[in-house]
Amino acid sequence: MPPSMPTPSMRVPIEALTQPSFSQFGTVIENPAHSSLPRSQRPPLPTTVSANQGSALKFLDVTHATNLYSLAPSKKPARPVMNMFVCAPRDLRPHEPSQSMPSTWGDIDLDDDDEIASNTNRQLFDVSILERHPFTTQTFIPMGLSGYERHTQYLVIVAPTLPASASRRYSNRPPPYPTPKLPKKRSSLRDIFAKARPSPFTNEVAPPTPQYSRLHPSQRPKGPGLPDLKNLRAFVATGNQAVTYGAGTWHAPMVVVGERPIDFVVVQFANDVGNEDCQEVVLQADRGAEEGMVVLVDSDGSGRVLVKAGVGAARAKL
Ligand SMILES: NC(=O)N[C@@H](O)C(=O)O
Repeated sequence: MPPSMPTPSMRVPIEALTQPSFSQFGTVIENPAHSSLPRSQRPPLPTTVSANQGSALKFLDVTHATNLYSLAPSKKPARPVMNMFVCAPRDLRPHEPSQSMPSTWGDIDLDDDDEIASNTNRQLFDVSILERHPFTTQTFIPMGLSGYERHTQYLVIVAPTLPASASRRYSNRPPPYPTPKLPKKRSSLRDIFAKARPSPFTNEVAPPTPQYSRLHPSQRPKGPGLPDLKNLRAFVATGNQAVTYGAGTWHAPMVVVGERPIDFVVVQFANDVGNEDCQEVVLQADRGAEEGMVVLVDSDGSGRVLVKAGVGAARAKL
C-alpha cells in the first residue's frame, strides 16, 4: 500500500503543453513547425541536419534519457526498456460549482459562472495518486493520434518536489533517491591540487562545479521530498507531442480524456527493484477539506479541451 499524504482542496486549470511552461518538469518533443506558440515565444530550434539523401530533416537530441541508477542504494544496473501503455479514457465527474475553492493559479475564481461560456462543458478530474521514477526519465510517445484530434486528448499532470525538511512530517524514512557520491574522506595529493585554481593540470581558472549544477533543472535529481501540491500543474497535449518526465518528477498516471484509448510507447530505464523503479503517493483529502486536488476539464462543443491558464488561456494568472 503506497503512503498517503493529506491534501488540501484545490482546483487546477489546464494549460497548453509547451516547452517553456513545462521546462522544470521535463521535455516536450514536437516538430517546431506544429508548435502552438507564437514565433516570438518559441524556444531556440534544435540543431538540424539533412538526412536520408536529403529527403528528411533530422532534429538532433530532442530529449534526453537520464539513467541515475548508479546512484541507487541497490546498485543493481538498469537496462533501457520500451513498454506500450494502452491508456483508456478516464472517468470525469460532473462539475459542481464550489464557492471560494482556492486555485493553484492564485485568487482567480474558476467557478465564476459568468466566466464559463454557454457552450463550455465543464467536468472534474480527481487527482488521487501521484508517482515518480527517481532514477530515470520516462518518455511517453502517443501513436495514431492526430494533432487535430478533437475527441481524444491527453493531460500531463505534474508537481514540483517539496524540500525534504517539509516532507518529514509525513514520512520518517526517505524512499530511495539519487544521492551524489560523496568525495572520498582521504584525498590524494592529486585530488587536492586538482581543486586549486588556476589548475596545475589544465590551467582552468573557474572553480570546479558541483556535480549537478551544469544540468538543466529538469535533469537534476529531485531529492526525496513529497509532491508540492499547491504548485501542481495540468497541461493538455496535442496528438503530435510526446513528453519526457525528468527523473524523479512527480506525475499523475497518464490521463486520457475523450472517446477512445491512446496507445503510448514508453521509453525508460529500469532495474526491477520495486521502489527504485517507481514510488507512489496516495492523495487523501485533508480532514475538513471538501474534495482534494481537482483538475477542471473544460471542453468546447466539439469535445476539444480548452486551455484556461498560462500561454493561450482565455484568462491569465494575474
Ligand atoms: N505515467 C504513467 O502513466 N505511468 C507510469 O509512469 C508507470 O510507470 O506506471
